[in-house]
Amino acid sequence: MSIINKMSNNLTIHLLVNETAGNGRAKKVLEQTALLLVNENIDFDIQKSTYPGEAIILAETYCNQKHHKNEVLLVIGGDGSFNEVLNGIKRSNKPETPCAYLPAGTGNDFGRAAHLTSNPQVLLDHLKANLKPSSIDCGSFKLAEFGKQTFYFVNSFGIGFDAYVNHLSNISTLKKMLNRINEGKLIYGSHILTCLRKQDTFTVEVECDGKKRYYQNAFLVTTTNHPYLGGGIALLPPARIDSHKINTVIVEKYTIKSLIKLFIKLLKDGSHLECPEFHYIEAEQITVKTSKQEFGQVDGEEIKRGNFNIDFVVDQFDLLR
Ligand SMILES: Nc1ncnc2c1ncn2[C@@H]1O[C@H](COP(=O)(O)OP(=O)(O)OP(=O)(O)O)[C@@H](O)[C@H]1O
Repeated sequence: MSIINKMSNNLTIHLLVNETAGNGRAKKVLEQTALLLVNENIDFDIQKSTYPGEAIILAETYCNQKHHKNEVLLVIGGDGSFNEVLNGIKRSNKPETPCAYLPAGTGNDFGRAAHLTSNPQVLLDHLKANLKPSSIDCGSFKLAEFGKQTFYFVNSFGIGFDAYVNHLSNISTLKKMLNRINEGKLIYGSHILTCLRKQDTFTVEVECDGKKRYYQNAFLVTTTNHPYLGGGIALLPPARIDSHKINTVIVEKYTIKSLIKLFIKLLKDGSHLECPEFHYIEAEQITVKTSKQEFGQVDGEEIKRGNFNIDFVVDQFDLLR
């Protein structure tokens, strides 16, 4: 769907929106943004994704068209939508095309890590003042079963516990109901408790810089671009979004008691980093192989359960903020 508002100004904003993100929050942010753009006489148009995955195609098509230097692709949605747009940009003939992002999802971990504003007026003022993009890290990966195709993530690729929590949250109708009254975190908490009990352990091989490491009791294996997971949980506080490195975090389960202690520390003060079950490897390139069928998630979107064999490489994209 495309709505065009043609006015005279140097800046042109192409809004790419998932109105379903954030349980309707993105729709409100779109309305606020469109009103601001009308009031400020800025040219804009709106494209709305109408089904999961469409933002990939919309972003790719946008990038393959000719644009002048004052045209801005501005994404309104959650991190899943932003992930789709990044994948569309990277697949296009102009993978260096910059974009801007107004986080309007439920978790918004990328916005938190990149210190993005969620205020349309603040972002618009920045864009009017400066269209110089920042180079921001993202993760890229290849899955053995998908051949040569490269995919990208802005937050993380998780295997095991976090992907299981994500799976339960996605299928939970109660979450959808509670989200509407902003109590989705309650049900998220109950899924965490369920998965702490039910997630099994598995063996993982992590290879980087020519060295292989094995973890026999892996419970969570998350390759991340920054500290946050699950809407603000600081899994890896030292990770930086501009380090030009990615991190693979491995949490092992020795006993349920020691695991719960680790999670309390994680939620309390970040001292979980000192627990013997907590490991992380920072590098430009990391290969992860798992031994059993496990749940997987990429930027909060579930992927097919499997034995994973993944090559991760850090990459960058241009963000206007
Ligand atoms: N019109 C649509 N109807 C249903 N789903 C859509 C539509 N457009 C996009 N989607 C899908 O919705 C998924 C979830 O959206 P998104 O992640 O942006 O919001 P969120 O889950 O509320 O936020 P966050 O990931 O920050 O928690 C996206 O991955 C996308 O595939």
